[in-house]
Amino acid sequence: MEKIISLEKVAKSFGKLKVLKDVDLSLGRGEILGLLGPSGAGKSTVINVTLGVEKADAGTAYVFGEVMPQRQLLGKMGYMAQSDALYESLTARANLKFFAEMHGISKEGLDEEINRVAEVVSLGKALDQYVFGFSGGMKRRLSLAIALLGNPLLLVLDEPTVGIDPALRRQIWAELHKMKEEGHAILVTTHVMDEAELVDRVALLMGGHVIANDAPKKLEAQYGVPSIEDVFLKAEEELS
Ligand SMILES: Nc1ncnc2c1ncn2[C@@H]1O[C@H](COP(=O)(O)OP(=O)(O)OP(=O)(O)O)[C@@H](O)[C@H]1O
Repeated sequence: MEKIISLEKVAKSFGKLKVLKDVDLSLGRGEILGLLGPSGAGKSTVINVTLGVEKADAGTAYVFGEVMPQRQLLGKMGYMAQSDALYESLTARANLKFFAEMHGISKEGLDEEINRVAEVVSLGKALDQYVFGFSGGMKRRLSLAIALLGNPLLLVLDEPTVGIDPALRRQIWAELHKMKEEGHAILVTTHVMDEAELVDRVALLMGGHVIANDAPKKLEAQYGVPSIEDVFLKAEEELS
């Protein structure tokens, strides 16, 4: 399987706080990896090192075979942050146009591309509304639409479905599975444990390490429990 992300022995501290001690992680084409861990475990830090926003203190992060940070690669990744970085005084369409330009997506066919990503997140009707009037869920959906622009090979999503209602959440997961079938690589963090059942592989980040990394069903068998939520709780218990 072609590797898209490969973190090798990555360490990262903030002052005296050792957030990542020795993290190994990989993601291949056609795969959805769910990154799980308690609040503060370092999930966003893993994402930031992967994106090249933060530099690892030790170890190496490779994305598309290149050592990160590497600014030119940003255009090949779709990224959705935990907090929405949107221009409230612009319409949804203007936001999409702005980010498309920033990612170097060609103007040709851009209108169709904007309609496509807006449909995926059911925002088609709200495209010409100003973002300041959007609900939290609508903002999440717009952020996801921005990440989908240009159909990037690598998609990195930090808590993508927070504030999104169940029907749309299903629709979004169906889209992620479609993208996976088409060969995209998707790294997703989530607090919603039933979503963790929908990924190909769960990486459990605790105590600065990836302490488990396998298909959801295999992890459940390994821990002898019926759900990923129970795996999570048992792993936390064992670590404390
Ligand atoms: N730039 C930074 N400067 C200082 N400390 C930081 C910085 N970024 C993260 N941290 C600290 O590193 C730890 C891990 O943060 P991180 O956001 O990666 O965790 P997380 O697993 O994503 O948490 P959550 O699930 O709550 O979003 C936290 O204690 C956080 O305060």
